[in-house]
Amino acid sequence: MNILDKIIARKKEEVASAKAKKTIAELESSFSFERQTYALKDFLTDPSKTGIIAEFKRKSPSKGIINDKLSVQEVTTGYAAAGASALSVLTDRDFFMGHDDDLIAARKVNEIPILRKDFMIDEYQIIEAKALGADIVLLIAACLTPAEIRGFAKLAKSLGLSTLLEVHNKEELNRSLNPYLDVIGINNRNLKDFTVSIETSLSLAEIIPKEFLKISESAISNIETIKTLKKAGFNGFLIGENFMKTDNPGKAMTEFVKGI
Ligand SMILES: O=P(O)(O)OC[C@@H](O)[C@@H](O)c1c[nH]c2ccccc12
Repeated sequence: MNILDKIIARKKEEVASAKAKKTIAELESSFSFERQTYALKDFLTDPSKTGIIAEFKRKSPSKGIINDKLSVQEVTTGYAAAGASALSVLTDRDFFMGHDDDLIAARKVNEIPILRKDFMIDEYQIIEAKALGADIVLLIAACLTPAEIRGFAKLAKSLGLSTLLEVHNKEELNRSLNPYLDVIGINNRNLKDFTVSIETSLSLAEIIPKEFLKISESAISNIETIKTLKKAGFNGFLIGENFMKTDNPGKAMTEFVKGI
């Protein structure tokens, strides 16, 4: 079993127990269902922002503990002050040391879109994302069928949520596009074996249809890479570790974006 299979197997158990604890009707009665969500594409194309989706990530299966000392409030407000177009908050507990409460806490103190970074395998989690205060859900093509991607993206849209579709190769891209999507993320990290290459983004950029915005995800640690990706037409950049590994991620991002 590769790591992605392990995560998905565990996720199925978690979703079953979450459903047993809270009904969909209860989720829908939460305060967050009232709020006006922020659209990812609007913030990615806002010239006063950096295009960076900055991630709060304590730990990952590939790197182990990255930083478990800082609060989600201080990190995410630091990112927003540094010009983040959006925030990414991990809610997976077992593999990333994240928590639903991290998203709730980030929502209270930020006014930019927030991505619920998790492994979505059930419609329940999309509704839960809305209840937690998220604006964006991640759909990972490597662990979903085209029909699931379409159905989940349609549901997300009906809730006012943006969808970030994550692909890692041409085959995933070609089978997963549908009219409910507007932003495509190319993950430079292979979730099955953790190998990373920026080439993954560069080679797939050309075959993404023009109507979609493009984001490059993972393993971005220098400004030259951002410049190269921008030239290739990328509108956004998902960055976690490069900032999280420091004592002050917001400050690290402020320094980083000076070079853009
Ligand atoms: O920390 P990095 O290398 O900058 O990567 C951030 C982000 O792209 C990565 O955390 C990520 C991309 N896709 C995912 C899917 C699930 C969990 C995590 C991820």
